[in-house]
Amino acid sequence: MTATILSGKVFATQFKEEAKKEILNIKQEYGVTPGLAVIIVGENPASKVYVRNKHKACEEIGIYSEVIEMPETTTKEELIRKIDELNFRKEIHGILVQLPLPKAIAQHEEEILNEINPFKDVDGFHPINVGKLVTGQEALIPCTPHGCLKMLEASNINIDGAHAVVIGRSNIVGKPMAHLLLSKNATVTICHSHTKNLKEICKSADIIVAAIGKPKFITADMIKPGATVIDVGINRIAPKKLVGDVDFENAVNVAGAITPVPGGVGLLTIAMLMQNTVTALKMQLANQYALCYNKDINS
Ligand SMILES: Nc1nc(=O)c2c([nH]1)NC[C@@H]1CN(c3ccc(C(=O)N[C@@H](CCC(=O)O)C(=O)O)cc3)C=[N+]21
Repeated sequence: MTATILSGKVFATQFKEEAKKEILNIKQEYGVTPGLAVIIVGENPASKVYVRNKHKACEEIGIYSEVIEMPETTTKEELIRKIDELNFRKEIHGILVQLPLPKAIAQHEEEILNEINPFKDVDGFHPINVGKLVTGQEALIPCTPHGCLKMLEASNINIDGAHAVVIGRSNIVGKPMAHLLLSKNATVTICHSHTKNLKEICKSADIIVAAIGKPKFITADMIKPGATVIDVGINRIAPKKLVGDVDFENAVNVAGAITPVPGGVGLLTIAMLMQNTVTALKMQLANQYALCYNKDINS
């Protein structure tokens, strides 16, 4: 028996289609086009590819997209000034600073990201959005875990009462993923590099989310037959060879459903960025506070 392959491409198309429809409605009702600004600092080649793909997705579904390229030598102050400028611009509803930042300013990442107006924080990394997610308030939710949750739901995979094991505790994937699953009534275990008995814990999981960053770390013997396996890993093991955190070739014979790499969760990340941009616009239309920056500048 081999697992159902959860195709990132199919779900990403569906999620982008949903966003596109909403954009048309909002345009008709309010005469507003959602706008996304992506800031890329420096020359990281992988980042450039991702940013280009984000721009293409925006064009495809009707989001105004601005890519702001800043040199490797950009200072923290210059980057913060650029963010402030975008915070004030009323045709920009979403702001994303592509990570990783160049080494020279990487230690200021927190301070830089905290400068983004939480209502425009389409990555969902701002502590205000993290706090809202944890307390169950309407929030902008990090794209990758948000996409994973939506895919599980769209695939009718049972989350309520399921044992979900999240491996990895990053602020970008592991922690928000655990909270999302908890909010859907899963029993959640978070594992990480200090976890003992990882194999046994994984083996008891109905849902595994692998966000470790080590190629083929999750092997078939760690998976309960029939379990759902979501692979968030993107490991480049050769110039053109991408593998996930899961040993897909063997895991596919044990799991009930599994995501491939490439062609899996990465594509959902971009689709959810599109949805988050629409959500950000809607929150700004509904919320006075979000727009007070613009009012200040216009009055
Ligand atoms: N502020 C910020 N927000 C991000 O969301 C963010 C970021 N920084 N920095 C880098 C990571 C990575 N990321 C991906 C997006 C799309 C794919 C994707 O489309 N992957 C395809 C193609 C992969 C390929 O061929 O290179 C796939 O998995 O099939 C992967 C990874 C967003 N990130």
